[in-house]
Amino acid sequence: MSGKSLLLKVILLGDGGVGKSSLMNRYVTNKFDSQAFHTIGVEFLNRDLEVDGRFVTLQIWDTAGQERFKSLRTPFYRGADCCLLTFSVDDRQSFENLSSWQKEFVYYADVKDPEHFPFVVLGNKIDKLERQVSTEEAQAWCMENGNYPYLETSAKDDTNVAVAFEEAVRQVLAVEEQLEHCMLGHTIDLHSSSKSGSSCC
Ligand SMILES: Nc1nc2c(ncn2[C@@H]2O[C@H](COP(=O)(O)OP(=O)(O)OP(=O)(O)O)[C@@H](O)[C@H]2O)c(=O)[nH]1
Ligand SMILES: [Mg+2]
Repeated sequence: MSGKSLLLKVILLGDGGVGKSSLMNRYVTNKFDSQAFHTIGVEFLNRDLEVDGRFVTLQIWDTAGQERFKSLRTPFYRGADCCLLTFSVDDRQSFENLSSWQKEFVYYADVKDPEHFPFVVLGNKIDKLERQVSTEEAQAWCMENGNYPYLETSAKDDTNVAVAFEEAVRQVLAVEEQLEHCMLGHTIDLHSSSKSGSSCC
């Protein structure tokens, strides 16, 4: 366990109106606004947390989902440690657009190894009674597109919101640990004549 705080940048992407700002505000300020305005460009808020003994400052970047704001949001994708792909369970189109959000992120963040990048998928507004996307369907999409964790949230009722951001941190830490493990493997490999230890990267 390290006492040093780690700064992690996570970015919320998804169609306009799915609840990205509401999720960030619920998590950081514990408030919910039923008349929230659309975001223009990007905004960010920080929250400190501890996950599995690691102290983390989470820098949450909330982006404008409306198409007309694309050029304002994309410059902020670079350097993100995790991407939260968000849709609303009562809006089928927002679910069908997840692939384009994923592609937009990979392109503008210039992700070198998309297969190993930590994405987390959030199905928000589960407090709503009329759903257009089932849990099973969303889970299937996550399995097929990179085995991403899937969480169902409600910013309104504060369901799974903290769990979702903690999962984002866990995903980043897991990738980091894997990299450290690989580097250690290579160090050992360099100092020994055996080729074992270079298998994970
Ligand atoms: N019932 C319900 N409404 C929600 C929930 N989350 C957000 N909303 C409402 O949905 C609307 C849109 O929420 P926002 O958080 O502004 O959506 P956004 O994804 O940030 O939208 P853009 O900024 O345009 O990209 C607002 O009226 C919110 O009050 C939720 O979990 N349940
Ligand atoms: Mg917003």
